[in-house]
Amino acid sequence: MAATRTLGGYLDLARAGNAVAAGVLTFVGAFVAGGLTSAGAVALAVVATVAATAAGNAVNDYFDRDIDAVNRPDRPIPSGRVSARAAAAYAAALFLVAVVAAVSLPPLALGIAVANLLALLAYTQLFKGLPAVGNVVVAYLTGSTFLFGAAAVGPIAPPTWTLFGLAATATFAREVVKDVEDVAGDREEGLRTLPIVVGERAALTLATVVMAAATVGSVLPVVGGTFGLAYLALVVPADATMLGATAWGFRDPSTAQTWIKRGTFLAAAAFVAGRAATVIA
Ligand SMILES: CC(C)=CCC/C(C)=C/CC/C(C)=C/CC/C(C)=C/COC[C@H](O)COP(=O)(O)O
Ligand SMILES: CC(C)=CCC/C(C)=C/CC/C(C)=C/CC/C(C)=C/COP(=O)(O)OP(=O)(O)O
Ligand SMILES: [Mg+2]
Repeated sequence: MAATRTLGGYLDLARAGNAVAAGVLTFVGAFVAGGLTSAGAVALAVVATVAATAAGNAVNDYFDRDIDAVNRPDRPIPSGRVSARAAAAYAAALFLVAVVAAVSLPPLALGIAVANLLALLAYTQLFKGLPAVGNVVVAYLTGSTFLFGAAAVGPIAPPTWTLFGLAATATFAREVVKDVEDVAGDREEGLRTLPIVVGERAALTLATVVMAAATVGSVLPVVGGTFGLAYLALVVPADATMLGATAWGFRDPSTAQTWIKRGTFLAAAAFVAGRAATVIA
């Protein structure tokens, strides 16, 4: 029983679902770039992303352990399932796996990986407490998974930049809603997040406008000929979920951010379906 609780603690520290999803985005980035013939490079890129995302989540919880004791007492470290020392060692091991996986990739991909690993290490200490800056960093990191996958197999082409932009803007909006949800603990810790600086309603209005722009932009892969009907069939409900949930944030930011996440995962599935349909067609 204790072993299961501890294993669950390590999986929760890594936010394994997020890490795997980030790996899927990296795969899509390589897939859109037409690079699946470089299976070894794609595999290394996916492993690097999964490990780096897991490491970033674990190190975030390590640095956030005092805030999470207020905001998220159920998370692995404040709940006692994993000690802070063990969490730090776990994050270090995951960062090492990411570096080993990325080191043999092409220079641009390696450059993205190094930049991202540094950003993940610096996130909580340097960026999180600055209004909107932390949100932009997480948005960039999430969108960069597409760039990383494409860079692992060749040059980065315009369709990949579109996917980067969509993922980054939608993630920025969700991060703002998450900050509204975390206002209590963040204020107690003296963090100057966007809702604390400009007010919750202004922050939620910005998040809704940004998410609306992302959902309008989601037709660009069809306009540009990258994806077709298979993509539209999934991205339209994903857009409705993400935008509707963001607007719901004015009533209940916690439920809102959970549903935005579900919408982004459906959007990621739209990217996979859209690219797969071009292969099958
Ligand atoms: C309009 C449109 C089509 C947008 C595209 C949206 C899209 C595909 C976004 C990517 C979402 C995704 C599957 C990200 C991978 C997982 C990840 C790295 C998320 C970033 O997580 C940071 C967050 O703060 C972690 O908190 P939580 O999720 O609550 O554990
Ligand atoms: C492509 C490569 C090599 C790496 C990409 C790495 C990725 C995808 C990172 C995605 C974003 C991420 C996982 C950031 C880690 C830090 C994090 C969880 C930020 C959000 O944390 P908080 O602002 O504290 O919010 P919560 O802890 O309440 O979720
Ligand atoms: Mg945190």
